[in-house]
This record gives sequence, structure tokens and C-alpha cells, in this order.
Amino acid sequence: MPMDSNDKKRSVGKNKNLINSIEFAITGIKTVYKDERNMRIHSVCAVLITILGLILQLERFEWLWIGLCIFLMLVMEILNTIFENVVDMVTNKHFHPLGKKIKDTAAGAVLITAIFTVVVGALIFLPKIYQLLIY
Ligand SMILES: Nc1ncnc2c1ncn2[C@@H]1O[C@H](COP(=O)(O)OP(=O)(O)OP(=O)(O)O)[C@@H](O)[C@H]1O
Repeated sequence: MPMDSNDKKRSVGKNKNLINSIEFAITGIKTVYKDERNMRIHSVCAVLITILGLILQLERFEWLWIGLCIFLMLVMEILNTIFENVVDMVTNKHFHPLGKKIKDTAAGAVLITAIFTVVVGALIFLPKIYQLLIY
């Protein structure tokens, strides 16, 4: 996105205090939700998995694994978005082999995390669903 004249006039500096830092961090999270459809999909999946976990009455250590997976997916999606935005800013959305490498690598990190999440989810949920079905 090219800078408009208002952007050029704005200056940047250090956050003045902790509240300021938290406000900017929340703005960043809101921006990812607004811009990235995948982030919204991951969040809906996280809510559905949490509801399923409540129904199937997961143990404490199972909640820890599920929580870790949800956390990793959201953080990886945020990191992926950061790399996409930086590449778009530096290349001005023109093709560059390094831009492709960076975006594809970041997408690969999200994919590996998604595979890990599916394996953990299957190990936790499938035996419980199987138990429900055979009784
Ligand atoms: N500036 C660029 N230079 C070279 N290749 C690029 C560039 N921008 C995007 N690409 C290629 O296009 C693919 C898609 O890029 P894009 O920015 O649309 O990400 P995306 O697929 O929308 O990611 P997500 O779905 O996570 O938002 C990248 O993985 C990369 O292979």
C-alpha cells in the first residue's frame, strides 16, 4: 500500500508507557483479524475445538496440549502476516525471488504447525469419540 501525504507527515517514536504499548499491540491483533481470513478461520476452529473439549470432558494435560496448539496456530498466523506485509512493503507488490522465498517459507511454518495440531487433535479426540460410538 503506497503512503499517502498524511502518512508521510506522521512521525514514529518509542511508546510512552506500558498502556501505550498494549494499545498498539491490540491494534495489531485487530488488524490481523480484519485483514486475514485464515486468522478468522483458525479462531472459529479454536472455539469449536474448545466446545468439543468441554463436551468430551478433557483432562487437564489434554487441555494443555489443545491450548498449546491453538496458541501456536494463532502466533504462526500472526508471524506469517508480518512476513507477508514486510515483503509487500519492500517489493511494493512486485515479483522478487526473495519475496517468494520469504512468503513461501512463512506459509510452510504455518503448514507444519497445522499438521502438528491435526496430529495432536487426532490423538486426543479420536479415542474419546471412538469410545462414545462403541457404547
Ligand atoms: N512480491 C512477491 N514476489 C514473489 N512472489 C510473491 C510475491 N508476493 C507473493 N508471492 C507469491 O504468491 C504467494 C501468495 O502470496 P500472498 O501474499 O497472496 O499470500 P497468501 O497466499 O494470500 O497468504 P495467506 O493465505 O496466508 O494470506 C506467495 O506464497 C508467493 O509464492
